[in-house]
Amino acid sequence: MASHFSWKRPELAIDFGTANLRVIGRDEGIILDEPSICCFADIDTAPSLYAAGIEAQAMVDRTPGKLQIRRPLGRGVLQDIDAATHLLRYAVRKARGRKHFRTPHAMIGVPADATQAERGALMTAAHDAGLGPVRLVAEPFAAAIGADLPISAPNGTMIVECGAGTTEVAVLSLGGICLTRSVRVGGATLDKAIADHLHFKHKFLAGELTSERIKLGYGEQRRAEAVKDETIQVKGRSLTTGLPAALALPLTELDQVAEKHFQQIVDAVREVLSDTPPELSQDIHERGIVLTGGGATTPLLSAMIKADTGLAVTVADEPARCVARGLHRMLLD
Ligand SMILES: Nc1ncnc2c1ncn2[C@@H]1O[C@H](COP(=O)(O)OP(=O)(O)OP(=O)(O)O)[C@@H](O)[C@H]1O
Repeated sequence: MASHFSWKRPELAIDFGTANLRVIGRDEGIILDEPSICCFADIDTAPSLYAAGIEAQAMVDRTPGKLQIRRPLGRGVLQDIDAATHLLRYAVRKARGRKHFRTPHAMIGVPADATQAERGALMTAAHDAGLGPVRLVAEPFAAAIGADLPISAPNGTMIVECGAGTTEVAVLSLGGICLTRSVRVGGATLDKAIADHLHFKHKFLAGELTSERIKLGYGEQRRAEAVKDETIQVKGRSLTTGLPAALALPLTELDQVAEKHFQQIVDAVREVLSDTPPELSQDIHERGIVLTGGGATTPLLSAMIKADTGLAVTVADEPARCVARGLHRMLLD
């Protein structure tokens, strides 16, 4: 039987990430999944939204002077309230269609350690975008639900949510977060580390999208059973000649870049483990660690956590969608 208070239940949930924004409907599940990017026009006079989401993604590193790409989130938290408001308005309208006029009650995912100021800024952006009462939900909590972890049981579960701008390590038990730690590193900072490596070691300039493609290709080749090629072909601009150029980048160089980057995540896991009370520690020892988030599938990350902690490490199904799946289940509760 429907509760008398069911009208108060949020009807929409939003996984508002540094790289991707997902809108989830109570009845529909994930309705929209697009990059968290806006492109503004008339930036010197009266900036107005020119494109958002998928359309804006195609414009990254290709805009003329009159247009400007803006990312609402940086390293997991809101950095541009105006862009966030525009993107949320765009996403909610696109997801629901124009036929809905009522202000939707919503849940939005935030990093577990977001400050009051960051939470306040997100609430302001959501309100200005036309969302109704908003409840904020800790992302590792939603990710654990989306990964089917038994978080309500009186047992400790450890999750590492590997996003684009932030990686959150959390221990959950009895339906709540017992410990958490975030590091402001993720898929996007690895892209930047790859671009910096190309710049300094090879005097080669690659754009943001190219660096991400290199990372994805690297992960794919490292996951492959039989390695086909020990290099990745990269296109960009040579800083030596100033001309468009191609480069065969050895996978071993990418191993080194990724290893240095992932070490910060491994250190965070170790710190959380060393602060975990013994009973919960014992549970984690038995159950291992579960990785979620878009960055979870790179084999080197699992291998490094496993080697450092001696614990079993598994990657959740469709890891990038765990937060969205968890939010959906919370909408249905
Ligand atoms: N197969 C893959 N291998 C490695 N990285 C991947 C893969 N697929 C996606 N990614 C990376 O995952 C990141 C996006 O993950 P996700 O959608 O979980 O992040 P987000 O929620 O936007 O970020 P955050 O939670 O930090 O705000 C991107 O950096 C993307 O390049």
